[in-house]
Formats: sequence, structure tokens, C-alpha cells
Amino acid sequence: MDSILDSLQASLVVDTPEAPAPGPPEFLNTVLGALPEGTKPGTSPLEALDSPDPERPYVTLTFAQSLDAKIAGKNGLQLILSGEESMKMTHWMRTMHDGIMIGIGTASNDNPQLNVRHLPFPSQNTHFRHYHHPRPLILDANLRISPKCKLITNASLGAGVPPWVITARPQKIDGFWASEGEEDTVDAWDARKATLEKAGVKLISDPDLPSANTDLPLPEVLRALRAEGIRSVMVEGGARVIQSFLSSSSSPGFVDTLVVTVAPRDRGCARHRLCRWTGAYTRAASLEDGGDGQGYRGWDESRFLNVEFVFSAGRVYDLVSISFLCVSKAENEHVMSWS
Ligand SMILES: NC(=O)C1=CN([C@@H]2O[C@H](COP(=O)(O)OP(=O)(O)OC[C@H]3O[C@@H](n4cnc5c(N)ncnc54)[C@H](O)[C@@H]3O)[C@@H](O)[C@H]2O)C=CC1
Ligand SMILES: Nc1nc(O)c(N)c(N[C@@H]2O[C@H](COP(=O)(O)O)[C@@H](O)[C@H]2O)n1
Repeated sequence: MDSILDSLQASLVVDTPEAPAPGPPEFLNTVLGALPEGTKPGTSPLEALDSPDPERPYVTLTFAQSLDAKIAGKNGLQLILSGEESMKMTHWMRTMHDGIMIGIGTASNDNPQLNVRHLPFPSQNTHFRHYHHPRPLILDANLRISPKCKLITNASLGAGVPPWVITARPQKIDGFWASEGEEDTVDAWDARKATLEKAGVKLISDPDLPSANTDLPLPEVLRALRAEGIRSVMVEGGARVIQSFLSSSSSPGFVDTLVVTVAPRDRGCARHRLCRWTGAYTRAASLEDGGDGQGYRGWDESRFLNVEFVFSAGRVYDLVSISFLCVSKAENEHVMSWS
């Protein structure tokens, strides 16, 4: 009897497949590199992200665009182009880098948090302590950033990494101010600097960074960040910063990897159209996906199809993989493929 019960019991032992541990989509591991075995995904930046130039950090440029290469709505209105899965992918990618860079246009317009709140909530620890959060880095020559922005207030509440602002104090040229009233400008700049520092912001104002009204020179910015220990940077935008990095991509260029989310809709603002990018996009889209499971797949709750593709500018816009997925559930799980 016992043996009958034993064999009955044995036959009732069902192999319950364990839910896969949450982690970045496989294509990110393939393109950017995986964490050493035994490391919990999302808890530390990737050591594997090694810049080809030891004087600057590794640069991943990433953004979301509409089919017609626009990244914002009318008057720069923030557009949520990414669906749920794509947003999660972006947040995983944030955990993989030391720093996350935006321009002051995005900081003022979007008031972003640049955290990883879309990742699954761990059972222990607080969300903020569990994951690696990249250091927010803001390109802001004139110190226009508001001390009340979310990046600064979150950090002051212990719920974010204090941002660094990359800036350049106006300087005299050959002993003269560039224009009348410039001295007052410098006083105002110094006052804003004091306010920001009091709010916990660190200013990166390398002497090599020339005084600039608008755009800071990327080689010096990247060099200064590397000197501060930033080994990898994820550049998120906005339009002007993306254009600066794409324009830098003639040899040798600063973009090591490019990850773009394309939402299949034409809805954006002409001012934020990424003209230069359209050509590369057409080229990428003309390649075949292959549907071999290498790509990033996930069901998107949004109404729109999302397409992700990745290529490495380090290899002159060579396509590493097109990853995509699709689909609006409302559209009968229609799968789109590139051909
Ligand atoms: N769809 C997406 O993935 C994203 C969209 N956006 C959108 O982009 C828009 C903001 O874009 P922009 O107004 O162009 O602002 P931006 O965020 O590109 O900042 C540009 C400003 O940064 C400063 N800057 C300093 N050094 C620079 C350099 N080397 N190159 C470029 N800028 C430098 C200048 O003051 C410049 O005006 C917003 O509407 C935002 O919603 C922003 C990020 C991502
Ligand atoms: N991945 C992605 N998809 C979109 O549709 C977007 N609009 C953006 N924008 C970028 O993300 C920032 C907002 O970050 P938080 O949600 O506040 O953490 C925004 O400022 C852009 O840089 N990205």
C-alpha cells in the first residue's frame, strides 16, 4: 500500500517552472554586455562598457521617435512615444550606466526624474536602494536649471542621486568681458551657482570648458566627466543634444551605441525633427529583422507598435541587430516585421 501511495505521490510532483528572474531584455545584454555571473541585474553599472578612448566615458545615445523622426509634440510638448515594455527597457538601460545625460532644454521642458521606477519592485529593500541609479548629468552652460526641479528635490528627499550640472562660468577674453553687462551676468551666474550648490548639486566647471552661451564642447565635457569617474553615459536627449552627438559621429565620433525606440506614428513637432537621423533610420529599416529571437520582444500595452533597433556608431552605423516588437492588442496582435 505504502509503495502505491509513494508512486502516486511521486506522480503528483509537478515541475512548476520558475518565473524568469527579472532582468534587461536579452538584446541589451548582447549589445552592451552582461553583468558578471551572480550579480543581480540592475544593481550595478556594467563594467563591460569600456570606452575605446580611455579619456572619455562610453556613450550610449538613446531616444524615442515617431516614424517621421520626431521626438516631441507641438511647442516641444513632451511626447510619450514608448509603450510599457519599451519604457521598462529604457529603465534597465539606465541601471547599466554610470551617468545619464540630458540638455537643459529637456530638464526645463520635461522636468524628468531619470530614475528606474518602471522596474519591478523588489521584495526587500526600497526600490531606490535596490537598483543602481545613474547620476543625472545636465548640460547647462548658463545655469538655467531650476533648484525646484524634480531631479534636485528627489535627491534632497533621499530618493534620487544628486545631479551634476556641467557648466561654464563666463570669462574675460584677453582681459575684457565679451559684451557690456557681462559682469552682471557673471554675478548672476555666481548667485545661481551658490543656490544650486546649497541644494546639493555639484557643478562640473572644468577650466577646459570655455565660457559658452549655449553649447558646451562635447570633447571637453566628456573628458571632464571621465576625470570625475564617470565611465559610461547614457545620453537621453533632447533634440539639440542628440543632434550634437550624432554630428560628432564622424570618425572617430563619440557615440558607441545607439538604441532607438520607434513608435509607428507620425505625430511630432517639426522643430524637434531629427533630420540627420532620418537617413540612418531608412538604412536600418531596410535591413531584415530575421525574426530569430535575437530581438527585443514584449507585448506593448499601448495602442502603438514599437520598434527598437540598435546599431553601433563605433562601427560606422553598422547594424548590430534590429529588434522590434509589436503590437497593439487592440489590433489583433498583428506582428510587424521590417523587410
Ligand atoms: N522622445 C525622446 O526620447 C526625448 C524627447 N525629448 C524632448 O526634446 C525636447 C527638448 O529638446 P531641446 O529643446 O533641443 O533641448 P535639449 O535637451 O537638447 O537641450 C539643449 C540645450 O542644452 C544646452 N547644451 C549645452 N551643451 C550642449 C551641446 N553640446 N549640444 C547641445 N546642447 C547643449 C544648450 O543650452 C542647449 O540649448 C523636449 O521637448 C523633450 O520632450 C527629450 C529627451 C528625449
Ligand atoms: N524612452 C523614452 N520614451 C519616451 O517616449 C520619452 N518621451 C522619453 N523621454 C525621456 O525620458 C525622460 C523622462 O524621464 P522620467 O520618466 O521622468 O524618468 C524625458 O525627459 C526624456 O529624456 N524616453
